[in-house]
Amino acid sequence: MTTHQKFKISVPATSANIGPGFDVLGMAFSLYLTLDCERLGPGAGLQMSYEGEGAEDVPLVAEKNLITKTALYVLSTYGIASLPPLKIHVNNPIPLGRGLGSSGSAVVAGVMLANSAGELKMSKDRMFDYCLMVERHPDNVAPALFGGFVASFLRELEPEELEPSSIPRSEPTRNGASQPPTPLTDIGHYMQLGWAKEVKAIAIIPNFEVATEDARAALPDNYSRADVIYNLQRVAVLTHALSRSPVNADLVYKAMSDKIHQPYRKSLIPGMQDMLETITPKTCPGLVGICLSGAGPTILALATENFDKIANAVQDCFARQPNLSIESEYKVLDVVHDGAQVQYSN
Ligand SMILES: Nc1ncnc2c1ncn2[C@@H]1O[C@H](COP(=O)(O)OP(=O)(O)O)[C@@H](O)[C@H]1O
Ligand SMILES: N[C@@H](CCOP(=O)(O)O)C(=O)O
Repeated sequence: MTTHQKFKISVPATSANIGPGFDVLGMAFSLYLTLDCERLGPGAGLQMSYEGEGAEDVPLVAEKNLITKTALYVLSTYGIASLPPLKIHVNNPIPLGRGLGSSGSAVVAGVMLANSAGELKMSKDRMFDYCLMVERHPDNVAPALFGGFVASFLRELEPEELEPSSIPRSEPTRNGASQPPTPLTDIGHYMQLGWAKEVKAIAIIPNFEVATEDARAALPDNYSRADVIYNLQRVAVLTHALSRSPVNADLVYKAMSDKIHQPYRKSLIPGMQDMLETITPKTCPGLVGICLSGAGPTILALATENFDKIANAVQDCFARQPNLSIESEYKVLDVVHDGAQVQYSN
C-alpha cells in the first residue's frame, strides 16, 4: 500500500434548515474549508497553522481544535492514540457562528483527516456515522460530506442505544463532556435532491454571531398540530419546486415559509421577520425564496438574477435596526454537487 506524503481535504460550507426544512434540508456551497496536509518524519509531532475566519480565536492545540479533536476521537476508536507526525495548514473562509455550518464542516474535515492520516479506509457512509456522533445536525453534515441539496434524518434509537454514553451529542465543542463512544451504524439517512441550476444562493452575513446551541435553546419542546402540518405541506412541495427549471419563484417563496424555528429565533436576529415579509419576488425581482440560514444570523436568499440588489435589500434591513445599525457582507454562491473531497499527491 502506498502512503501518500501530501493530501488536501476540502469541505464545503453549508446552509441548513432551508425554509420549512428545520433539521432536515441543507445545501452545500462553493466556499471551502481546506486542510493542506504533509506527513513529517518520526518524532516531528503535529505542526498546525491556520488562516481565515477564526484565525484569532481558534485553538491550534490538537486536543482543543474542533478539527483535530474530532480526528483524535475517530482514531481513538481504532486504537490509535495520536495523529501521526503531520504539518497541517487550515484555510477557513467560513465565518464562525453565523449559520453557515462552520462547525459541521470542521467536524467533517476532522473525520476525513483521521481517515486519510490513519489510512482507515472508511466509506463515506461510515464517516457520516462518525460525524453525527460529534455534530448531531444531519442537515449540515450530510451536504458537507455528500454535496448538493440534501434531505436527511436520523434513525430512532433503540432503548438500549439510548444509554447516555451512546447518544450522539449536538454541541460537543462547548460542553466539554467526555468523548463519545464508537458510533452505532446507519445513524443517518439522506437523499440528494434535484436543484434548478439557474438558482444561486446569496448569503447575507451580519457582523454578530449566534451560537447554534443558544438558538436551539430558544425553541419550544412541543408544537401544535397545525404548525407541524403547515411545515410538512411546504417541505414536500419545496423539495420538488426547487428541482424544476425554470423555477416557479412564487411557489418556492410561499413554500419556504416556516412555523417551526424562525418565529422562535426572531429575537436573536433583529430585522429577520421584516425581511422575510417584505423581500418577496414582487418587491425584488429575481428573488426565489428567503429564510434564515441554519440557526442564523446569516440570511439566505435564493435568486436567479439581481443578486446585488437582493443582497442590498437585506443589508438595508439590518442597517435600519434601531440603535443597532448592523453591518453585513454578502457572498453570491453556487450550490455545489460535490461534497467533501481528498486529493492525494506524491
Ligand atoms: N475551522 C474551524 N476550526 C476549529 N473550530 C471551528 C472551526 N469552525 C468552527 N469551529 C468551532 O465551531 C464553533 C461554531 O459552531 P456553531 O455555533 O455551531 O456555528 P456555525 O453555525 O458556524 O456552525 C466555533 O465557535 C468553533 O468553536
Ligand atoms: N438544524 C440546526 C442547524 C444549525 O446550523 P448552523 O449552521 O447554524 O450550525 C439548527 O437549526 O439548530
